[in-house]
Amino acid sequence: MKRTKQFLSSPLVIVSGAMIVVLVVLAVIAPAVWGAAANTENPMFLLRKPSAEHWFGTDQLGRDIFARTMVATRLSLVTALICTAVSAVLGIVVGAVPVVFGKRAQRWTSSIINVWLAFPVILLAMLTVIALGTGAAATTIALTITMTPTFARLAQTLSATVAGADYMAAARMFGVSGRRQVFYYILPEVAEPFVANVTQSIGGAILAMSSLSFLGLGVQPPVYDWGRLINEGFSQVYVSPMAAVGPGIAIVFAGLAFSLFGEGISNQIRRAYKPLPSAMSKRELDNPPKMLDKTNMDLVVEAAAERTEQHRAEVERLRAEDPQAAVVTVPRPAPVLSVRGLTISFPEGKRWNTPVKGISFDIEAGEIVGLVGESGSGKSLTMMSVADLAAPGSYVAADSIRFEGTDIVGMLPKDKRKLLSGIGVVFQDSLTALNPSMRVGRQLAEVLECQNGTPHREAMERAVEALEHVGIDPTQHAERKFPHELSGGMRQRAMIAMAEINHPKLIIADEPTTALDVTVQKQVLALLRNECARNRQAAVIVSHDIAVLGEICSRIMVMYHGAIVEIFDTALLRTPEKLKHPYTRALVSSIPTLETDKSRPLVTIDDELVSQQSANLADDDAPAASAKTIADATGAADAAAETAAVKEER
Ligand SMILES: Nc1ncnc2c1ncn2[C@@H]1O[C@H](COP(=O)(O)OP(=O)(O)OP(=O)(O)O)[C@@H](O)[C@H]1O
Repeated sequence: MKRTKQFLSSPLVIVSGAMIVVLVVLAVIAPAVWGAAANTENPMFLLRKPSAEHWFGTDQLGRDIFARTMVATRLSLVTALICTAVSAVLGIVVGAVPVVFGKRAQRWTSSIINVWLAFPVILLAMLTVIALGTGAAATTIALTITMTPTFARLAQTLSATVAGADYMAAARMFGVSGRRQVFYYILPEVAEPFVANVTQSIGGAILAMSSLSFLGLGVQPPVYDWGRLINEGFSQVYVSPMAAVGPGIAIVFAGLAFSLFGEGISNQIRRAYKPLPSAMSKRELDNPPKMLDKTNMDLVVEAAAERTEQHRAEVERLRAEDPQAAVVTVPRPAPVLSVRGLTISFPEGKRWNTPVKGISFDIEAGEIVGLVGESGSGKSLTMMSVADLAAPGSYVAADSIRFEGTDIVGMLPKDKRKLLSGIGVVFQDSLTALNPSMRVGRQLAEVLECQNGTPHREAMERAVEALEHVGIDPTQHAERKFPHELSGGMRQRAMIAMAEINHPKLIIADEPTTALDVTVQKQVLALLRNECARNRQAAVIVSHDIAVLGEICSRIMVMYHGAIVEIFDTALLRTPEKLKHPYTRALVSSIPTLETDKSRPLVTIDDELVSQQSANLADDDAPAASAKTIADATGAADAAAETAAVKEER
C-alpha cells in the first residue's frame, strides 16, 4: 500500500500509467465500437484522404483506417504482452533457478545465454518465423525466443547478487530446499527491478512485433495489427500519408507509455533505497541542525596547549643535548585536518536525529590518533563525513572542515573530490570494499590512473611494488588475483596498499582489524603504523578497542553519545586515574590485564551512571565558546610554539 502510494507520487508514473489505461480501454472496447467501420468494405469510399468523417482516410477497400487502428490495439497489445510475460517467466527459469543448483549449473546456463544473446534479435526472429510459418502465433513464439535470453541474463545477474549474500549461505547450510530458496529468498529480492525492466520491454515488444508485420512476416490478412496497417498504408503514403502515419502514431504512443512507465517505476525503486525524508519541507531540510559543543572546544584548546608544551620541551631537550648548537630546529607540524562544529543529522519524520553533535578536533601532520567509543557513538559517521563519504540520507553541517588548510565546507563537489584525494580510506570489511570482479593489481593501479593520469603500465608496476611494501609475498602474485582469492589478512593489507598507493596526507582507517584474528590484527596495525611513519602520514584509526589504539596511537579521542568527551595523550593509559571523563575511565578500567582476577566478571560500563557523572562534569554556566574563539585559542597556542622555535633558531 505504502509502495503503491509512493509510485503514485511520481508524475512520470501517473502520466504513463494513464496512457496505459487508455490503451487497455481501447483494447477492450475498440472492436465493439469501431469493428463495423474497420472491417466493412465500401466501394464508395476507396482511398479517401483524411477528413472529418475519416480521420486517417480510407484504404483501397474503403475501410476507415482510424477505426482499423483502434481495433488493431487489441491484437498488438495482447501479442506483445504474451511474448513479454512468457519470456520473462522463461528468463527467470533459465537465469535465476540455476543459482540454487551450484556453480556448475550456473556456468552451463551462462554459456547457453551467451550463445543465445550472440544472435542478432531481428535475424533470429525472422529465421524463427520462416521456420514456423507466418501468423500471429508464430510471431509471438519468435519474439518470445528472442526476448528470453535478455531476461535470463538480467535474472541471472540480480540473483547472483542475492545468492552471494550471507543469509543465502545460511539458508543453504540450514538445508532450505532449492524451490524454497527460489520462491522465498531470491524472487522477492529481485522482483522489483525485474518487473520494472520487464515493463519497459513491453514497448520494445510492440515495436518488434509491428516490425515483423510491416515486413510481411507477422500477422496475415484478414487479421491485422499496427505493423500490418503500416504495411498496407505504405502503398498510398505519398497520396495520403496518414494511412501509414496513423498506425505509426499508435505504435509510438504505446511504446512510450510502457517505456516511461517502466522508467518511472525504476526511478521510484531507486529512490526507495535512498532514504528520502518526506515529512519535512525543503526549507526545513535546507536548515539542518548546526551545533558547537563548547566542552569539546575546551578539549581542543587544551590539547593544542599540551602539544605546544611538548614542542617547547623538545626544543629544550635538544638545546640541553647540544648547548653549542647555533640553531635548534624542531618543526611544529600544522594540523593536516581541522574540524570545527561538525554536526551530522538524519531527518526522522518531522524531527532531526543528530548522532554527531557539533564536534571539533585537530589532527596534526604525521600523528596517529585513535577515535574510540561505544557502538553507535558516531565514530564512523564522523570520519566518513570528513572524507566526503557521508551516509546516504545524512545532512552534514560544520563551521569548517579544513584539510591541509583549505576549508571544504561549501566547496564545489569537483574541487572537493580533487582536494580529498589526499585522504586514503581503509574500510572495515575488505571483501565488500574491494571490487569483487576486478583483479587486485588493476584496482590499485586505477587509483593512480584516475588521480594522477599515470600511464597504465607504470601504474601496474607501482601497484606490484605497493603490494610488496605491505608485506605480501611477491611470489604469490596477489596483483593477478581477485579479492575473494586472498585471505582476510592479505585483503586487508591490499586495502592498506590501495589507500597508501598515492601517498595521501591522511589515512582514515575505520575499524580496520575487526574482521581479523588477533595475530593478524597486530600485524595489520603494525603495518599501518610503519606505513604512516615511512610516508610521514597522519592517520585516524577508528576502533572500539582502546587497548589496541594504545599500542599504535599518540593521542586518543573518546566519543560518547555523538560528542568528543576527552582527548588525551596515550601515555595516560598507564595512569588511568588522571583521565577526566567517567566514560574514558570506565572504558580503560574494562580492559582486562594480566592481573585481572579471572574468577570475577569483567567490568562493564554503567551507561546511566556515566551519563549522570558526565552531566555533573559539564559546566552548564560557562559561556558557550564559538568556532572563532577556538580558532583564536588554538592559533595562539600555535603562534606560541612557533615563537619558541624561532627564538631557539636565533
Ligand atoms: N544511514 C543512517 N540513517 C539513520 N541513522 C543513521 C544512519 N547511519 C548511522 N545512523 C545513526 O548514527 C549513529 C552512529 O552511527 P555510526 O555508524 O557513526 O556509529 P559508530 O560509532 O561508528 O558505531 P560502530 O562502532 O558500531 O560502527 C547510529 O547509532 C545511528 O543512530
